[in-house]
Amino acid sequence: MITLNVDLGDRSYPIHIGSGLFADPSLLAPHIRGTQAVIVTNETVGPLYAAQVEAAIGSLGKKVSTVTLPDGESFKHWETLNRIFDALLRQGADRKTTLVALGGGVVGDMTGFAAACYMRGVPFIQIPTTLLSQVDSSVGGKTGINHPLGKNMIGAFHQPQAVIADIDTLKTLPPRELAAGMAEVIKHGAIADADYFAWIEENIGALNACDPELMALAVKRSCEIKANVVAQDEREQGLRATLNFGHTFGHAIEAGMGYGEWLHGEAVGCGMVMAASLSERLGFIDVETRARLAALVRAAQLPVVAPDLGEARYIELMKVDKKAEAGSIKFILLRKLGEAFVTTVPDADLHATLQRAVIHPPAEPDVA
Ligand SMILES: NC(=O)c1ccc[n+]([C@@H]2O[C@H](COP(=O)([O-])OP(=O)(O)OC[C@H]3O[C@@H](n4cnc5c(N)ncnc54)[C@H](O)[C@@H]3O)[C@@H](O)[C@H]2O)c1
Ligand SMILES: O=C(O)C(=O)C[C@@H](O)[C@H](O)[C@H](O)COP(=O)(O)O
Ligand SMILES: [Zn+2]
Repeated sequence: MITLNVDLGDRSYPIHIGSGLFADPSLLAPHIRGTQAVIVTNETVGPLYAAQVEAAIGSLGKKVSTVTLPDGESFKHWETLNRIFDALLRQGADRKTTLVALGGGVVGDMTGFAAACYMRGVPFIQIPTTLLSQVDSSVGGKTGINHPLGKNMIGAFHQPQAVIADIDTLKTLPPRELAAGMAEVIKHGAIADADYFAWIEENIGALNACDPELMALAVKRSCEIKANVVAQDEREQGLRATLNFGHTFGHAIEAGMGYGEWLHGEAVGCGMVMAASLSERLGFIDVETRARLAALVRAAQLPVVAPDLGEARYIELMKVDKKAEAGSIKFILLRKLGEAFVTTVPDADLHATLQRAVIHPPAEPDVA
């Protein structure tokens, strides 16, 4: 097992990464406050893993119950969140009750938000079971739900007590979901570590095949990168926005297509190709760098041609992005592989990028 630390003063917490961890009582014990814990999971993950987590918490002498949510991005909204509150109140959960998020990013974001709100804040633990949630969403304390008009628009910063990332859970993950997680892995290399990016390029075949040793390395390096950014800028006053590379376009795709039609990682993969194209158009990166990124996204079995929502709709959706200020859309661009920055862009360049990506995509999409 490897343990990293997210350094946030008295709210610092460990990220445990390894095999055979998700139901290890010794990892849960230090972080379960009070006399009871409530596991929040969904109808896919619950039957696979909840009984073992319940048994582990029970062995600590704590009362434990499980709330099972419907599965999918389309359920990341108020009504589902309310089901968590209903269950907590019915169970007599108090201020020391610890919530345990058992699942992917959707369960993690909603459980974290429920923990931020219930009685104005209770502790929670992240047990991420998708690649995406292990490399990204379980770390950093962004929690929330979607609104029909915009992605993750209602939420709170609320850090977990601990993250327990068990690589074994990836064995049951469908290939499409594994690919979606690779988008955020590629993102971490692209924005922060050119050597990591090159390592992903070299090992993409084995990563696609979910080789356990390589997966553990990818989870570790991605969590190091994310933890380092979060420690410097927890509430996204500057640097943290670089973690949004590909998300200005990506969130527009998710909301515009209807949540769940494109997976978050798929939308981010395509969004990174669009952001790289914009970076090239503005002269920050060369054609080879843009092509390397697009080729890697494609090699990770992710889409590189954007859906045609229409230019006006893309712009309308992107204006709802949380980075936008006074209606002005901000993008994360690449200065080179391993270095990203936040900026506004001229309308004409955005127009040309959307035309290229959506309206008239090249026959060999952006990989040549
Ligand atoms: N908070 C953050 O910093 C952050 C970062 C990135 C993404 N996100 C959010 O995370 C969400 C995407 O997360 P995701 O990709 O994990 O999607 P997800 O939570 O929908 O999980 C993907 C699918 O895999 C299933 N699943 C989960 N674990 C499994 C396992 N071990 N075996 C079999 N099936 C399993 C789920 O039931 C679901 O059907 C989006 O809502 C996105 O906005 C948040
Ligand atoms: O942690 C962050 O900061 C990120 O931007 C990570 C993203 O991968 C993630 O999708 C996040 O939820 C997006 O944040 P948002 O503030 O744009 O909703
Ligand atoms: Zn993301």
